[in-house]
Amino acid sequence: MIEVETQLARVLAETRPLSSETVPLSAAHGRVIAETVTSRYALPPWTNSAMDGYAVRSADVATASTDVPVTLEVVADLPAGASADPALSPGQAARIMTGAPVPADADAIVPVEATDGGERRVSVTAPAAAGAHIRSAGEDRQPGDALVSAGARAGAEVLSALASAGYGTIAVARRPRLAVIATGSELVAPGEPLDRGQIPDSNSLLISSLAVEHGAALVDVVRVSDDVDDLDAALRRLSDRCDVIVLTGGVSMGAYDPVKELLSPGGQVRFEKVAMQPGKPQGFGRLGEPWVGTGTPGPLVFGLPGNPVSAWVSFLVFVRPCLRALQAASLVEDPRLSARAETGWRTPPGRRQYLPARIRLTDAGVLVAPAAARGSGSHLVGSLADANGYAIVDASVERVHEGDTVQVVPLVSDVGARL
Ligand SMILES: Nc1nc2c(c(=O)[nH]1)N[C@H]1C(S)=C(S)[C@@H](COP(=O)(O)OP(=O)(O)OC[C@H]3O[C@@H](n4cnc5c(N)ncnc54)[C@H](O)[C@@H]3O)O[C@H]1N2
Ligand code: MOO
Repeated sequence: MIEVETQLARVLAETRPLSSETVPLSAAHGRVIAETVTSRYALPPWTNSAMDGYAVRSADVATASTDVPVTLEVVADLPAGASADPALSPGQAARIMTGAPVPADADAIVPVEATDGGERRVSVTAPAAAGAHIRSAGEDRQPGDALVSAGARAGAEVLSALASAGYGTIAVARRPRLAVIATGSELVAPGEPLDRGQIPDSNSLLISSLAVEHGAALVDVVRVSDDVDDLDAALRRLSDRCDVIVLTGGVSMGAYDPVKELLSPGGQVRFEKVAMQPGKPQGFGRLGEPWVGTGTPGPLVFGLPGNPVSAWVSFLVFVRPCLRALQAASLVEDPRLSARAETGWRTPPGRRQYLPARIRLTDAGVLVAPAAARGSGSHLVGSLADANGYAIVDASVERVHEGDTVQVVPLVSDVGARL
């Protein structure tokens, strides 16, 4: 058996970043930014008012109070968007709205609440220090200042910063083109009645949905029987259109495991036993001839175990980092949190456990419990509905006890990720 880190290192060593493409910001949500971006504008672009009120010379209102107000002549009206820069002599003010550029002759804003709101003449009832309620041009970013680093995820906040800094389009990594092939003669389409021995194909939806959540463009999702020729035909049809093909099932020791039977012999895809539970049998490699033309780099291929929880864990531990690395994301592996076990559970001997878990953020800290009442089991697909992450327990641990500290990884879709 090999360690998880060894298998992941093999995957990442074979993963080369894809090219980039320029898209409108409105199409960039969740994509990985492919260039380091500096601000084109000063932020804010103009010195502007933070309040609805009056732009004044602070010296004019230094003595203003409710008992002895100061009256100023209002010589201009500046709504947001106004481009005027009216001259203000001593004793004069301009009515101004939040966001409007501050006249060069003014050095303070008096909020409307500290006035009588007059339109031709205004009575000011409080002083305003120089600089009061003024937002200076460039106080957030100067033109040329760093804004977003290559590899960052274009979340909502990043998009708003880019728009404000003068960008209408942005270079992002091309989406990895990905196909899912679920193998197994027992599989039927979701919702179809089951004959004895059949099961609904849940892995197709599981893997394709996760892939989309992590930035992939789906090329196809297909189901093939345990006939090697069916799988071969699917691979021939898909290989030159994909960057990644994810297969599920047929990677273990079974007599009808077509994935291993077809892909093992040429050595392009290596099948390993990885010291993890679930997810022990793993296939990974790069397809070449006869599935792609001579000299063409073929797609990366993952042969994930068919058990649904095994496929889920395998995607998160191996395929997800690969998709991120293809997009040259700065975050490839998820950060782990420490959590306190709300209850104890069994762990497998000699293999690191990846347990579907319910993670709760509480006032008392991060808590974790198994998603399945029975704890670990690679077939417990119903329990995935209750999982919002997984716990990682070292191979040397024989049992987790209530109150123990364990590592957890909450589920985060990359489309919404902030890390
Ligand atoms: N003699 C041994 N048997 C097994 C070993 C072993 O080391 N020696 N390893 C076990 C482990 S661990 C795993 S994990 C599984 C992996 O099996 P395969 O990848 O070959 O998968 P299948 O046999 O095709 O299916 C396993 C299981 O999962 C169900 N399945 C498959 N595809 C889907 C799908 N698309 N949707 C829902 N469920 C699916 C399938 O019906 C089986 O129940 O091997 C163990 N055996
Ligand atoms: O390694 Mo398997 O995924 O335990 O059932």
